[in-house]
Amino acid sequence: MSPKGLNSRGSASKIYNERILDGQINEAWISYTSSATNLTVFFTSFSENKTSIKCLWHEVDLSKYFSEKVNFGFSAATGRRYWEIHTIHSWNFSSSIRINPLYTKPLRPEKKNSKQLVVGLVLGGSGLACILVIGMTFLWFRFKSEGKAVKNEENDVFMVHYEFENETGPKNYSYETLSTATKNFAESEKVGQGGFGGVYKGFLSNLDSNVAVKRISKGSKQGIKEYASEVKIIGRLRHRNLVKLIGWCHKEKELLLVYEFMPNGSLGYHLFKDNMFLTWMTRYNIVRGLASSLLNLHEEWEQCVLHTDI
Ligand SMILES: Nc1ncnc2c1ncn2[C@@H]1O[C@H](COP(=O)(O)OP(=O)(O)OP(=O)(O)O)[C@@H](O)[C@H]1O
Repeated sequence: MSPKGLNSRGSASKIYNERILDGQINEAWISYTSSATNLTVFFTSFSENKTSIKCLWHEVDLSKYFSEKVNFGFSAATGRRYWEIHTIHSWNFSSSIRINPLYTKPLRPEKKNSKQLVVGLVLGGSGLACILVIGMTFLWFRFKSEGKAVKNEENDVFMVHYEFENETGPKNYSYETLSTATKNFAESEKVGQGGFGGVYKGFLSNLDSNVAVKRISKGSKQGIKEYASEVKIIGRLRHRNLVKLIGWCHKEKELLLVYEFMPNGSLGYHLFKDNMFLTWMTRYNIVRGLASSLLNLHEEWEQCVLHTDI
């Protein structure tokens, strides 16, 4: 509790002029009447070997200065001119205070505060709970719809699986077969990198020939769709200038496409390689070949296929 003093300076100030330097014991009574807001101090002093009682009083509303509960103590000062020792021999305190409604005033804001605190906590708590519920619901729906999307893509792939089971087109290879063929997708066997993943050279003993295995990146959602359509549509295409799709594999999240191997690499390699000289006749034949295969894709096949990435 921080100490407080009451300074009644101004019209209420009174100076006590009696000497207390004779080594005699003085007595004092301090009383305060809250109803009359009267602070009175009685003090015994000595003059001509006679005890006299002096009285000081002051009208003051202490409730304005002190809170409901206060601690009492003593402090004294002698001023600069005297070296004195003052001793308190005994003291007593009594109070007849009854809690006046006025005194409870300061408590009201506290009650209000605690009420506000409770209301705030309830509102804040329920707000937080609402946000949590909405957030969880949102996450749950998102999770469900993402799960559905992935399932739909998986279904596409399984549809492909089903459609090709009885056809004479691309074969379904096991992952182990393709992994063995490419030496477990060794870097040394990698012949190129496309938009959807790496391409590896492999050897398939049942065909007794080299193949190119395109490994679709695991993280590529677009790759799964591409894979499904590539197997579905391109698997049926036949043209001398189109690389033949000879197999495929789908295991969990691994997607693999098996093509006939082009030992001379890509057309881009031959067109843009340094110091590569292509005669006009070669270039003319390349353009003719391209046009022929595009015509086949766009108009001659039972289903129109647009390449869009030449
Ligand atoms: N059948 C193949 N035989 C030999 N090399 C191939 C074969 N297919 C692809 N490659 C090599 O792998 C590289 C990447 O081929 P891929 O088809 O994946 O990518 P791309 O040509 O950029 O096509 P996309 O943009 O559709 O991914 C080619 O540039 C080529 O060097």
